[in-house]
Amino acid sequence: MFRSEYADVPPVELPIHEAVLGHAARFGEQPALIDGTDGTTLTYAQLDRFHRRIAAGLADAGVRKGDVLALHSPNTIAFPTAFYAATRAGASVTTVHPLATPEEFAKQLRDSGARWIVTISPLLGTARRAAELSGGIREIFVCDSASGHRSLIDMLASTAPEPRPGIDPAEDVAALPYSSGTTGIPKGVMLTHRQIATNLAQLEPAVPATPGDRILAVLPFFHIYGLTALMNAPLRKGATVVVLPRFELETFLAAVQNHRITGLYVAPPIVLALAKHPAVADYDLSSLKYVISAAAPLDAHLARACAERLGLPPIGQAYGMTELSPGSHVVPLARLHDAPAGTVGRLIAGTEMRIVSLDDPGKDLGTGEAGEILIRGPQVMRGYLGRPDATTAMIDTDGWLHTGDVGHVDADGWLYVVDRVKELIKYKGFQVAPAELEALLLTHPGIADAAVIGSYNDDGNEIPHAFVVRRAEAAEELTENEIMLYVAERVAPYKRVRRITFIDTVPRAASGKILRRELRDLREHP
Ligand SMILES: CC(C)(COP(=O)(O)OP(=O)(O)OC[C@H]1O[C@@H](n2cnc3c(N)ncnc32)[C@H](O)[C@@H]1OP(=O)(O)O)[C@@H](O)C(=O)NCCC(=O)NCCSC(=O)/C=C/c1ccc(O)cc1
Repeated sequence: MFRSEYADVPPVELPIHEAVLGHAARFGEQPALIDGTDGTTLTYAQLDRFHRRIAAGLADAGVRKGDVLALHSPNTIAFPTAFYAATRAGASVTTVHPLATPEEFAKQLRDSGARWIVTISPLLGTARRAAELSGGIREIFVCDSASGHRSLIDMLASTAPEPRPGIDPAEDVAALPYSSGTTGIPKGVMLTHRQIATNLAQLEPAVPATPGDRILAVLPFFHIYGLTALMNAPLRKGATVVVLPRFELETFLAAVQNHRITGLYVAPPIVLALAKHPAVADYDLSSLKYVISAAAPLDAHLARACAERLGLPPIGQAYGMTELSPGSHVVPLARLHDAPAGTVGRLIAGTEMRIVSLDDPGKDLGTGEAGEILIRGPQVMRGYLGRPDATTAMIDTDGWLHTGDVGHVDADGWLYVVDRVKELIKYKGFQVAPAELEALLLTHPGIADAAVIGSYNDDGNEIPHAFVVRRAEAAEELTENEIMLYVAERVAPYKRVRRITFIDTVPRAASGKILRRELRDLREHP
C-alpha cells in the first residue's frame, strides 16, 4: 500500500458554500470573479451577499433541502453564485453540459429526479424541451432574464429570510455530476459537502492558492475538475477567477495577457494549442507562473514543448476522476522542476493507493509494476445515485475505489498512468460512453450491429471510432458520412463518432459482451 507523505487533514465538516465562502467577507472589495469577455467584476462582498439573497429567493420559490436542481450553463460569473445559492437553499446541484441535446438533458433530469432548472436565456429552448420530456420540473429559472421566467437577478431584491436547511455535510449531497464510471451509461455521482470540501483541504498543501493568484477559468465549471480547481479552490483562498464561456484561442490568450493570469488549469488540447499555434507569439504571457493539465493523458514531448515555448517550469499533471471529488494525485507546485516527465503526480494528503495485478486482483504490486490503480480516502464518492450494484462494482467493502486505470509508481512515489481497463473514451477530456453510442447506432434502420472504441487522430486526441455492420439490404447506400451525421444530430458535439470502419461481424464473447481488445487489434492492423 502507498500512503501520502503529507500530514493528514481533518475532514471539513462544513457545507460547501461555507467551506468556500466562509471567509468571503474578509476579502471584501477584492475581485472574486471577472468576466473575461467584458470585464464585469464581482467582489467577494458581492458574491457573499448575492448568493445569500438568491438562496432566499430560491427557498421562497419552493426549493427545499433534498431537492435536485439542474444547473445548465457555460462558464459565467453567475455560475458560482447560482451554485452556492442552490446549496445554501439545501439543494443538490446536478450540473448539465450546455451543449447537451434535449433528450440527453431529459435523461439526466429523470435519472436525478430534478425538480428545478437554472439556465441562461440562449439555452431556454433546450431546457424547456428537456423539462417537457422529463415531466418532473416545477420551474425553470434563468441567470440573466427572459420573459415568463423568474431571474436570479430579480432574486437579489428578495426580502425572504435566508434559508437554514440544516445540512449534514457528511450525508447530504452537494453535487451530482454525471460520469460513466468504468462501464456503461452516465450515472449520477453523489458527492457530499464533506467529500468536496475535504478534497479542497487535501489539495491545498500541494497546490496552495493565495489572494494574489489570478486563475483563468476556461475549462467548464459543470465538470468536477473545473468546479474544484477553477471555482471552489481559488474562491476559498481569496484569489481572482477570470471566467471565459468557451475555449477560443485568441480570446484565451488575450485574457491571460490583459488580466495578468498567474495560473492555468487546462486539458491536453489547450497545451497542444499553446505549444503549436502561431498566435501564441503575439501575446505577452509573462505573468504565468505555472500550468497544470488534467482530465486526459498528456504527451510528455508536447508538455515539454509547451513549457519551453512559454518559458515556464515544466507542465504539472494531476490525476483524479469525478468519483474522487475529484483529486488523488498532483505534481506539487514546489516540485514542478524535479518531477519526472510524464508523471501525473504524488498522492495528496489523506489518500492511500494500491496497485493490483490485472490477472489476479487480490495481489498487490510494488514499485515499478503496472496494475490497476485503487484509491482510498475521504474524497471517495458516496456512490452512484439509485445504482447500488454499479456502486459496489466500483467501491469494494474495504472502501477502495477501483479506478479502471492502469499505472505504476516509481521508487520516489511518482505515479504514471499507462493504460485503461475501463471502456470509457475521453474526447478532449470529456467522457464518452461507448454503450451510449452503440445503443444509438442500433436505432439506425440500416445498421445490424455496432461497437465503439477510442482511436487516436493526428493530434494525439482520442476520438470515438465506430465499427459498423450494415444490414445486407442497406450495405451499398449507407455511407460513413451518413452514419456520422445521424449520430451528430442526436448527441452533444463531444460525443460525435469521428471515424467509422465497416466490418462483417462485431467480435463478441459467448456472453454477448463485445471483445474490445479484438477491435483494437483490428484498428492497429486493418
Ligand atoms: C477547452 C477544451 C479543452 C477544448 O475546447 P474545444 O476545442 O473548443 O472543444 P469543445 O470540447 O469545447 O467542443 C467540442 C466540439 O463542440 C463544438 N462546439 C463548441 N461549441 C459549440 C456550439 N455552441 N454549437 C455547436 N458545436 C459547438 C466544437 O467545435 C467542438 O467540435 P470539434 O471541433 O469537432 O472538436 C474542451 O474540450 C474542454 O473543456 N475539455 C475539458 C473537459 C473537462 O473539464 N473534463 C474534466 C472531467 S473531470 C476530471 O477528469 C478530473 C480530473 C482531475 C484530476 C485531479 C485533480 O486534482 C482535479 C481534476
